[in-house]
Amino acid sequence: MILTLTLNPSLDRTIEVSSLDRGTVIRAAAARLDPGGKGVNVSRALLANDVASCAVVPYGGDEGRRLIGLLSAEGLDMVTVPVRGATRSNVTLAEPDGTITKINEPGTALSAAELDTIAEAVLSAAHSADWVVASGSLPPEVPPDVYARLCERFSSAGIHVAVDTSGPALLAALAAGPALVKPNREELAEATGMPITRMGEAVEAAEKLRAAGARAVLASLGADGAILVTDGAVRYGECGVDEPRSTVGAGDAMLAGFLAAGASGERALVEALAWAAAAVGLPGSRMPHPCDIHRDRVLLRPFDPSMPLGATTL
Ligand SMILES: Nc1ncnc2c1ncn2[C@@H]1O[C@H](COP(=O)(O)OP(=O)(O)O)[C@@H](O)[C@H]1O
Ligand SMILES: O=P(O)(O)OC[C@H]1O[C@](O)(COP(=O)(O)O)[C@@H](O)[C@@H]1O
Repeated sequence: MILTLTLNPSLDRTIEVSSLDRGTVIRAAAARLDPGGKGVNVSRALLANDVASCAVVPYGGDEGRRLIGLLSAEGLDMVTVPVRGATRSNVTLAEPDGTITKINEPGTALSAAELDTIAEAVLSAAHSADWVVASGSLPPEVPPDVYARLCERFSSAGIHVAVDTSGPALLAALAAGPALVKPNREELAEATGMPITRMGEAVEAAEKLRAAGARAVLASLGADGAILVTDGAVRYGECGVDEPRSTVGAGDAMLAGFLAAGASGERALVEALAWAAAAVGLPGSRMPHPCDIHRDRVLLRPFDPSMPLGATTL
């Protein structure tokens, strides 16, 4: 079983606009609402593919109740923790050429007592977990070492921990020795202070994260695919998408596919790339079902350090 923790979940509103003209009234062509947050999406993708998962989800206010309603309607196995502050809403503005602009709210602070209750919920749900996934940004005032402390606790109990976050929370988590981290290109650059313009730099940055404590690094590189850097091996692959619809949630689908396939080696990388590409072909942050996933489209290639990486995509 894969347990996910999302300290800062969201309602994800995707609004399709014909163009983005600042300072004008923009009439949207369409809009959709999805449940969101990184760990929540990992659990949704696992559920869609019949892989056992449970999501720990703090929620508050009308938005929080709506979130839980949407997740219940999907049939997600959850441990919900009521908190005082309202759950945030994140907005994606999607243009016809595939450009997306994301506005992520900070979320509302969690008190020390609320954090303790959430930690207890994670600890009691983790008894049957093989993996704990700590994913997404931290709400305001949450100590940056919160994922690091979880990581220490679970690693000593023999439960693998995967971390997908950014900024100080990622740096603190590295020092606690997570089994896996899943940075995107921006997070790799931010965590290492390196510009990432070529594949060789992405691998070098991933090795720095390993030197800082992560055992394996699955670094997602937008349309350029992903690298898996582990002890003694660098693997690279990509997967084309016929008609990209939305990259929101692609990284979460990638992490879910990787864990579902056993979290190591080529097979897990193929699965990760196939699930991520499938998510890119779906609107909003819809998670792929088996019928959306095409493993035969994944190409694993020898890694070429001089390969230039395309423009950063969100
Ligand atoms: N435009 C795209 N075309 C094909 N695959 C994509 C595209 N954008 C993202 N992906 C796939 O989704 C994965 C995750 O996307 P990325 O933007 O790197 O991460 P995140 O969603 O976490 O920011 C990529 O590694 C890649 O496999
Ligand atoms: O916690 P953060 O970093 O603000 O990200 C939250 C957002 O990321 C998502 O989980 C999507 O993540 P990815 O595009 O990285 O897979 C959205 O559902 C959510 O709105």
